[in-house]
Amino acid sequence: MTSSTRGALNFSTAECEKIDPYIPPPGSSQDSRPHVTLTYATSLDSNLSIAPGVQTLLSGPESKSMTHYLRSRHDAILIGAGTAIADDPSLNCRIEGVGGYGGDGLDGQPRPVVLDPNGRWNLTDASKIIKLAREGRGRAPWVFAGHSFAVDKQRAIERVGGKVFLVTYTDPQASSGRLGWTQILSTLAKEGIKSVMVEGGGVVINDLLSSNNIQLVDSVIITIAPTWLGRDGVQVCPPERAENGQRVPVGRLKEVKWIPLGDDVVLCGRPNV
Ligand SMILES: NC(=O)C1=CN([C@@H]2O[C@H](COP(=O)(O)OP(=O)(O)OC[C@H]3O[C@@H](n4cnc5c(N)ncnc54)[C@H](O)[C@@H]3O)[C@@H](O)[C@H]2O)C=CC1
Ligand SMILES: Nc1nc(O)c(N)c(N[C@@H]2O[C@H](COP(=O)(O)O)[C@@H](O)[C@H]2O)n1
Repeated sequence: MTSSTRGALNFSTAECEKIDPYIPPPGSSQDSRPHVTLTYATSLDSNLSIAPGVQTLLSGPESKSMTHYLRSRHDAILIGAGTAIADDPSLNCRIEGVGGYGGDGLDGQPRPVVLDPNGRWNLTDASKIIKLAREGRGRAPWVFAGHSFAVDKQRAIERVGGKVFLVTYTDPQASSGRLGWTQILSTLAKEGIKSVMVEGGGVVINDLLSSNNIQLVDSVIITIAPTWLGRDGVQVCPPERAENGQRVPVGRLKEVKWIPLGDDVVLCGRPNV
């Protein structure tokens, strides 16, 4: 294993202590829905990537290490199909001492959860998530899929111990091919998930930050990298809001903390709803 796939925790105990109030304490009790931490890396012009479908490195080594610390402290990590397709991500925790990387079993490894209601994710036995699960270096993925989800993909997931949730739309947004977040989160809670970090991408984040859903977000941890990506990027910019015909701010954070990490700054807060 190379050092780039297995790292020490690259930020200090003092920095962990600054982040800890925004993540659920270990052993927190089961609720009707998991604790939701929305976390992503963004450019100065609020882009997640330089263009749709293109993976873009934004986090420096220190803030990437912080992300792996977050992964070790959540039961699940959730992304949309667009991210799964663009990034072929690992979605495991790759720090010393965490299960599969020197720790016991899969202790500290989050469950990858992918929203793929339209069966777009080109998943095979060679996908990183499947390989890592086979090798005991990450948990097997759970996928929220539609009834036309391909049988070979379902088998690839189940062979490594993962699960497919065949879902029907119960949300007024059904025509947009989306599931309601209450339904997604209550399904995860029923499966014993107490905390989930939502990593992206653009559709998922903008949907969660919309006024319909923001009350489901418990905390926000955003890495801001000192770079601009330009107008063709995948942007975080939730839908506008109006009250009595007037434009009002979409939202604001409270209990805000800024933590410099290497060249980046990490912004922590809670939605003020
Ligand atoms: N900088 C960062 O931290 C991150 C960057 N990214 C980047 O973001 C880009 C991908 O973003 P997007 O194209 O916006 O795709 P996305 O990852 O948000 O996926 C969108 C798809 O997910 C599914 N989906 C989303 N919400 C759903 C819901 N409520 N119910 C059911 N299905 C739902 C749908 O199939 C939808 O088309 C990539 O370029 C990736 O590299 C992704 C994650 C983090
Ligand atoms: N924290 C962070 N910084 C960046 O610069 C990123 N591009 C991302 N992307 C997210 O991380 C996933 C990749 O994870 P693996 O390293 O493959 O485990 C990617 O899919 C995005 O969710 N994150």
